[in-house]
Amino acid sequence: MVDESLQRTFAQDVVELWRAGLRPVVVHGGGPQISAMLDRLGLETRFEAGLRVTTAETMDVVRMVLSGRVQRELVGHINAHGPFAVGMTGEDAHTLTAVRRSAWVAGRAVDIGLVGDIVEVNPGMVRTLLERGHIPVVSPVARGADGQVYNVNADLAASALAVALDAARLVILTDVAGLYANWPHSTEVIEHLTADALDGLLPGLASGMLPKMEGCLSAVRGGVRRAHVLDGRVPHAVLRGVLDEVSPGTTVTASA
Ligand SMILES: Nc1ncnc2c1ncn2[C@@H]1O[C@H](COP(=O)(O)OP(=O)(O)O)[C@@H](O)[C@H]1O
Ligand SMILES: CC(=O)N[C@@H](CCC(=O)OP(=O)(O)O)C(=O)O
Repeated sequence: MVDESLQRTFAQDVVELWRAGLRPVVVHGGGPQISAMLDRLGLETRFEAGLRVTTAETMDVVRMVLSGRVQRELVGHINAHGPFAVGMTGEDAHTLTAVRRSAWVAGRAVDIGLVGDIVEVNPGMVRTLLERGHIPVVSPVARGADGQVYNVNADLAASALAVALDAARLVILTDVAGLYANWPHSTEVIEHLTADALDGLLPGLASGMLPKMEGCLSAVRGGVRRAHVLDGRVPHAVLRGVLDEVSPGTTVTASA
């Protein structure tokens, strides 16, 4: 979400949810901002199956842009409403532990460098912040048990954290109206999917949607009641998605 006014309405929504008695946790991305910075530095941007090919040099930029600039902006927007947000990274207090992963392209494992797959979540610090009335804002950077820093897709990090927190909902924002059936030939949104139906669709999904839908699937299979993919370009999408009886976009549940 690069648009400044959308970031502001997103921050407003998160605070509204908090005021309504919910306890939101924000996991942010920043892929476009990372790519823009890599470009300024003359470094290559390449994705495989929706995941950024991450060299040691790229990792430095990912960490700087996510845990620095993007997170600071988001924390600033939320804290315009009061002293709510506290920024942290998955590296802090061993919140996210990862192992190196490959990307699967045409049935083959492709080396994508320092990209992590989360194998352990320690939600203690996030819970402490929630208990103290704060809104944790987490960047998807993880550590390996070996001390290596890994770049984790934000949707997958949010899903793992939602499961570890026993969250009731996972809300993933994107730049389309939801999961389209038969994309790119149609823009008909699939409004509801069960976990099994989604499992069947996953192999046919194109890269951008893949981590989002993988994240929704593992969330509902891990006990999260509902996972939503919502259009982040629509002002107040988060508020409507969580508070309205029927959410816009695509909703995934464990069963019908
Ligand atoms: N089935 C699908 N339905 C909707 N969008 C899809 C689908 N398959 C691929 N996409 C693409 O995925 C993109 C969203 O992924 P991405 O750009 O990685 O999102 P973000 O930057 O929001 O994390 C959409 O803009 C669209 O181009
Ligand atoms: C491994 C991997 O791809 N990590 C992502 C992390 C940020 C992210 O997920 O940002 P969006 O939500 O904006 O896509 C990246 O480097 O772009």
